[in-house]
Amino acid sequence: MTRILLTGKNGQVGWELQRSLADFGEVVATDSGELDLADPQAIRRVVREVKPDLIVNPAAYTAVDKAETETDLAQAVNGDAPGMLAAEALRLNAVLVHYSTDYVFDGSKSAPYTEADAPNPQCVYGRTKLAGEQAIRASGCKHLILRTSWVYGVHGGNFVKTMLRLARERNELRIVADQFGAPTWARDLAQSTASVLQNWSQKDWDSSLGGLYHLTAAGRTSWHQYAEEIVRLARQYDPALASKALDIRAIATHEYPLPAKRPVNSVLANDRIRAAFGIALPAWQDSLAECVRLIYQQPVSAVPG
Ligand SMILES: NC(=O)C1=CN([C@@H]2O[C@H](COP(=O)(O)OP(=O)(O)OC[C@H]3O[C@@H](n4cnc5c(N)ncnc54)[C@H](OP(=O)(O)O)[C@@H]3O)[C@@H](O)[C@H]2O)C=CC1
Ligand SMILES: Cc1cn([C@H]2C[C@H](O)[C@@H](COP(=O)(O)OP(=O)(O)O[C@H]3O[C@@H](C)C(=O)[C@@H](O)[C@H]3O)O2)c(=O)[nH]c1=O
Ligand SMILES: [Mg+2]
Repeated sequence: MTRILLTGKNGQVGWELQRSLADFGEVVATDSGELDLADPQAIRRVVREVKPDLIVNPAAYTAVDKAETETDLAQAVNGDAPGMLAAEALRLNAVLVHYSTDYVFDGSKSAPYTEADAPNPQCVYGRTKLAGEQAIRASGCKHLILRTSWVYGVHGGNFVKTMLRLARERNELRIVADQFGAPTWARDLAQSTASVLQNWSQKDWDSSLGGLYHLTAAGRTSWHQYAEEIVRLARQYDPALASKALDIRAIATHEYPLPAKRPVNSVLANDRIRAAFGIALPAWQDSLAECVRLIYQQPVSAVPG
C-alpha cells in the first residue's frame, strides 16, 4: 500500500486531492497546524514520522498581492519548503508531486507557453514559486512539477466565488479584459494528478517521465470574459440574479491597480503531459459549468453572499 503525505488539505486543490488520492494509497492529510511549511524542523519531523512513499504538496502562499509585502513568509512556504520536502523525499526514495503557477512567466509571449520557455516572474508570488521549482529540480529527488493557472473550485476562495458575491451586491462589475489565461478546476487537477500517478506507477516510476509539466483547462479567456460566463451560468440557479440588470464592464489592467503585476498572457501549452501520460483537461467552460452547478447544490449557507 502506498503511503501518501498530503500538505494543505484545506486548500482548493488539497481538498480535492484528499478524495482523488484515496484510490491510490493511504493518505495522511495535513493542514498548516499539523505541518507548518514555514517551519523547517516541522517539515523534517513530520516527513520522518510518516515515512511516505509519495509526498503531494498543493500547499502554498497564494495571496498574490499580500506576497508583495509578506515576502519572507511567501519565500519560506513557496520557495524554501519545497526544497526541504524534496530533500526528505530523496532520503526516503519517495516521489514528490508539487504544483506551480503560470505567474512564473512575464506574459509577453503571444502563443501558449511551453515547458521549454524561460520563466521571468514579475511579482513576488511568481518569483517565490519559481524558487520552489528550482529547489526541487536541484535536489535530485524523483518528482513531478505541475504548473497550472487560475484555479477555482467549490471549496475555498477563488475568482468564481468573488464574482458570484459581487454580482449580487453590485449593479456594475469592472473586470480587466486584457489579461489572458485558462481557468482550471481544482477537481480536474486532483483527478488528473491521480491518473498520472496511476500511469507512472505502472511504468515503475520510470525516471525519464518525471519533471515539469503544464496542466490547465483547454482554451483561453480573459478575466472579463470569464466573469461574464460565471454570471451567465449563475443566472440559471440564483433567482435573485436571473433577471437582474448587471453591467459587466471590460476595463484595462491600469484601471484596476493592484500591488502585484500579473502576466498579460499566461496560457500554457499542455502537449507534454498529453504525450507522456495521455492526460488532457476539458475546455474551461465545461468544467466551470459543472463547478457552478455544484456550488449552487451546496447548502444555502455555503453559497457566497
Ligand atoms: N489558486 C490559483 O489560482 C493557483 C494556484 N496554483 C498553485 O496550485 C497549488 C494549490 O493552490 P490552491 O489550492 O488554489 O491554494 P489555496 O490558497 O486554496 O490553498 C493553499 C493551502 O496552503 C496552505 N498553507 C499556506 N501556508 C501554509 C503553511 N505555512 N504551512 C502549511 N500549509 C500552508 C493553506 O493552509 P491554511 O489555510 O491552513 O493556511 C491552504 O490550505 C499551489 O501550489 C498554488 O501555488 C497555481 C496556479 C493557480
Ligand atoms: C475582483 C476583481 C478582480 N479583477 C482582476 C484583477 C486581476 O487582474 C484578475 C484576477 O484577480 P484575482 O486577484 O482574483 O486573481 P489572482 O490572485 O491574480 O489569481 C492568481 O492566483 C495565483 C495563486 C495564481 O497562481 C494565478 O494562476 C492566478 O489564479 O481580475 C478585476 O478586474 N475586477 C474585480 O472586481
Ligand atoms: Mg488572489
